[in-house]
Amino acid sequence: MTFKVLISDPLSEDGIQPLREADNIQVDVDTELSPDELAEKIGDYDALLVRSQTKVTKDIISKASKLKIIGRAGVGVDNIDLSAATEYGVIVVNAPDGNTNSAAEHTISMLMSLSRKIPQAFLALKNGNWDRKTHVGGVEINGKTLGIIGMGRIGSEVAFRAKGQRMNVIGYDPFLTKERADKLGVEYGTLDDVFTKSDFITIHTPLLKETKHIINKEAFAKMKEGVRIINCARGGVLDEDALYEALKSGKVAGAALDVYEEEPAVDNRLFDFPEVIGTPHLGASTVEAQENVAIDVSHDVVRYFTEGVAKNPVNLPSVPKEIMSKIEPYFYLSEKLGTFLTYLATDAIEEINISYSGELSEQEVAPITRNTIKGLLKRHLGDHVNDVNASYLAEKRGIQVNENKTSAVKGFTNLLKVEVKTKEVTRSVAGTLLNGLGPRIVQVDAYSVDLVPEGGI
Ligand SMILES: NC(=O)C1=CN([C@@H]2O[C@H](COP(=O)(O)OP(=O)(O)OC[C@H]3O[C@@H](n4cnc5c(N)ncnc54)[C@H](O)[C@@H]3O)[C@@H](O)[C@H]2O)C=CC1
Ligand SMILES: O=C(O)C(=O)COP(=O)(O)O
Repeated sequence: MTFKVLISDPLSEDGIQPLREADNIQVDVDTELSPDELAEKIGDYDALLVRSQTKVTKDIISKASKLKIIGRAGVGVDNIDLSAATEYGVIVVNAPDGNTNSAAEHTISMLMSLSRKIPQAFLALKNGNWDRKTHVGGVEINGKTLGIIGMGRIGSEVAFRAKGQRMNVIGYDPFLTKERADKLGVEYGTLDDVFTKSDFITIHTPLLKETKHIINKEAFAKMKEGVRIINCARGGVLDEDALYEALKSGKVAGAALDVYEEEPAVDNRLFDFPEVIGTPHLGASTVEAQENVAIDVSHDVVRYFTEGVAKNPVNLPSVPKEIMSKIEPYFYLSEKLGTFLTYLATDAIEEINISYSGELSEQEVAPITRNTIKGLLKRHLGDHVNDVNASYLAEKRGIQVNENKTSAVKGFTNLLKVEVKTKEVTRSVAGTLLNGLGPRIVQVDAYSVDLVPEGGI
């Protein structure tokens, strides 16, 4: 079988070599597709690879009948409708590590360009003005306080580099511990500390419901007079209308923007202020970052097609290899138990109770639960039920799923019991993996049996 991959944003040619070299993968590159053309074409493809430009909407996903995986060659996945991908059983993977350095370096470049008005001065020079008056009033960053909102991969690298410029750094992140802040040499602050104490503020969070407009009118009101703002994360984390007002009032002395609420940002009114500098979403656009992210995402697509697992899934928890090797043998059994139950309980399922006993109780069992649900739903919902959407589809149907673990088990080293409740009946089956003999169904309701689970639906 040949898997067809469509690349709809410019990706590094060197980076996509793992895809080109794979035997069973055909790669098509078309970076000029309109949304309508993409929607028309996508039905032919098993994988779609994008950067931030392609908007992978629900409409596109709903037309992608063969699509199994969406690869984001970069970090932010806000251009992909993740709920739609999950609903349609499409796994989304990203490349979280490959562009960290480039994004951090871009942020520091913006910080320094902003503080010394370098882009404005060069523009004047290019226009024939040897102007040493207008562009005075730059400030040193030495000894100034840089507030960082979002101390993940990029935020931490920015902190490290800013310390090298002799800045004081204060960081806020709900996952930042005092110990980690100490280790990074960063003051451990609240969001308000960042707003009130900083001379420069840079943001490095993803765009989420909670981070939308995290820098807003109220935040500007708390900041120091003459604060400078840098946004190399996502348009939308910063309220551009509020920034406009803060620049107009003089509260904000300057802003450096790489990302915008609307991209391409060709008509952005913030550029009317001479204190605003900008780049067209270039944070990750280096040779190194582009090669890294394309390699990472290509490897993940190949891995998913060949081994059925991905290293960097966004809409499915990733399970470490060592754990996977222990639980994978139960996937077949759990799916069969689920399907078997659909013949015993034929009306609408309201509740699924899955008990993990013996050695199994010590394992990470969520993937086994997903396979069980898959087995239960597949017979009626069809082959589009998979690991990605099984739990989602159960929840959508109002089916309650409970997991229960107990170390005690009689007669077996491990036992997986699945009980379903409908309005009419409560039925259960249990199975085990017998050493050397493979999977067995050993109990149906209260009766002991010994059945080899075989056959399809
Ligand atoms: N301009 C560009 O070209 C690029 C932009 N980015 C953007 O940068 C973002 C961050 O990237 P990474 O550092 O790699 O991600 P990351 O996941 O390592 O870090 C994000 C951090 O934000 C924190 N966070 C979440 N909600 C928060 C809140 N309400 N307040 C404070 N912190 C919060 C998280 O706890 C996490 O530590 C990406 O999501 C992407 O949108 C990333 C790469 C390039
Ligand atoms: O990785 C990210 O989140 C980025 O914003 C980079 O975007 P790009 O791949 O350059 O369109």
